[in-house]
Amino acid sequence: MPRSAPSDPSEATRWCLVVPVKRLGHAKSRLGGPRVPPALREQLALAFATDAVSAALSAQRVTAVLVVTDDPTAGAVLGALGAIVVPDEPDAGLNAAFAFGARTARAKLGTDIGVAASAADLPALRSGELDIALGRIVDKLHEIDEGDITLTRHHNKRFFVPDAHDIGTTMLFAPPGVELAPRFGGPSKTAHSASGAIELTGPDISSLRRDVDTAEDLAAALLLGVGPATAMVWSQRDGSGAGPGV
Ligand SMILES: Nc1nc2c(ncn2[C@@H]2O[C@H](COP(=O)(O)OP(=O)(O)OP(=O)(O)O)[C@@H](O)[C@H]2O)c(=O)[nH]1
Ligand SMILES: C=C(OP(=O)(O)O)C(=O)O
Repeated sequence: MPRSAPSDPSEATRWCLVVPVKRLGHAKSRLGGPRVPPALREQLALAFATDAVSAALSAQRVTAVLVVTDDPTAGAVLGALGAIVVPDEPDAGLNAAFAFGARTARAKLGTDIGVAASAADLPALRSGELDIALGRIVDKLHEIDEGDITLTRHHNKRFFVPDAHDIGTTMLFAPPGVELAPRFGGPSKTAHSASGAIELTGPDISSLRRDVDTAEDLAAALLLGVGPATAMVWSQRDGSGAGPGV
């Protein structure tokens, strides 16, 4: 194979996507408001996770999706899709849930698996774009190993995708043998960059960046195109007392 040829999914790294899901009753509080009453907010939180997990399970490069949740409904729904579901044993916030999920994925699936930490609130996630990002990482790792890219002392072999606002992070990738060391929360783009992770971005992976925290984010995701679960909850929202528009 030529040194810089795009990687082939059949010979590349196996990946497990780790997706923490908060108890639905406490999730997506910033989405709440006149247009999104509590019952709808919970339905949307579950629908976002359903669409994100479904898209991830359809990606060619994804071997498994591991959901970390203490929510029985989310666990049942996402487990029925084919995700491995484990309880949030640390119960100590998002980064603890990610780190625990990464350890559990490698204990269950083998230490040679790459771990991709992903937010659950990605209703527009497209499997093809996730494959593009995972393929790009494998290509970059080849280039690093072959000396085509030289990492600065600051960098390590972790990769991250900043959110659509360019402030937070939606995904963090730790290839086989690399510790996840998640630094999600608040302005985590800067935190992940400062921790030596390499940024991945570009118009061909925009669905990975479109997380939904607020009504404005939801409007943007609807424009980009959400998955079937979110589309159904949103189209039937009048039954839950919400008005038109976001
Ligand atoms: N298992 C687990 N998941 C979490 C935890 N905190 C956040 N998450 C999940 O991590 C992702 C990103 O979290 P946020 O965007 O902060 O989501 P959120 O807390 O539901 O939203 P807000 O209430 O608006 O802050 C979402 O998929 C959440 O479900 C946690 O303590 N445990
Ligand atoms: C947790 C994060 O995001 P948010 O809470 O804004 O979804 C983050 O971007 O690190």
